[in-house]
Amino acid sequence: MIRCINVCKTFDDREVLSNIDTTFEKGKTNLIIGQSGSGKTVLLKCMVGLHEVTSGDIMYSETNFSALSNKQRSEERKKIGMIFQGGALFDFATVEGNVLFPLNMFTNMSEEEKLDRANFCLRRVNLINVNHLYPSQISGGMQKRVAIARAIALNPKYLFCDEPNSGLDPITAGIIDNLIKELTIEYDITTIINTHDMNSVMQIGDKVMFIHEGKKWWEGSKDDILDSDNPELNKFVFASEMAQMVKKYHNRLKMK
Ligand SMILES: Nc1ncnc2c1ncn2[C@@H]1O[C@H](COP(=O)(O)OP(=O)(O)OP(=O)(O)O)[C@@H](O)[C@H]1O
Repeated sequence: MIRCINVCKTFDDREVLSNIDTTFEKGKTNLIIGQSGSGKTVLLKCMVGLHEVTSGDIMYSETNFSALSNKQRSEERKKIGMIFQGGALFDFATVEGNVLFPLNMFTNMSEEEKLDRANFCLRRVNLINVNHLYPSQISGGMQKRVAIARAIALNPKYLFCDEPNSGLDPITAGIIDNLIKELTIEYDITTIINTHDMNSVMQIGDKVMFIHEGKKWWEGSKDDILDSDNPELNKFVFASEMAQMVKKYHNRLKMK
């Protein structure tokens, strides 16, 4: 479980996060949604210590991350798997090399143990026979799988994903979403996903927090969204014609 307690972040007197107070549950896929520039990435970066919060606290279970020394934070970060926007694979390394990277950096495992672990993670994300290919030689969907395999290599307790299915077609995006959800349940981890993708929200949004202009505007489950009367949330969620049709259909069913 991760708690954000009244988290504020200011850059040069401009407040981009204002009193974000929320809890992300273990074993659940927690989604953060909001318009571009609303503060989702800054919040994720605050949670992993890439930005210092201006005020407030980030609690990892009972540990106050904001109060830790740099050395203690490095230890805590080993429990976090990250899938960065765009995947952020190392182009110079093979698929296997990418997954080996955190194992080489943060463990004392033998070469054989590291290879076993990397292969286990690659198999878990259904990547077979691609170990020696480079990221440029595999599809976007496969690259995301490599990023996921790398993120789970150290057996994380927390998984952070910044737009994990951006740039993917809806079917591949759905497969990636389901994979993240399966891993969340299988390893009982706390997963936090930044996304604009309403399909992801409807598919895996155990808990959804909507940020607008740096403030928590709404939170609930994917099932609550269709019944929400929050105007800003509705403007965001039902921006597309397709989503408006779903809402109308849902309302019609409710009236019957
Ligand atoms: N290092 C920084 N210095 C100053 N301002 C920043 C910095 N990083 C982000 N911001 C500002 O903080 C605000 C929130 O940015 P953020 O990247 O969190 O948005 P976002 O919701 O993740 O957007 P997107 O969905 O497009 O990724 C933006 O106005 C951005 O310009």
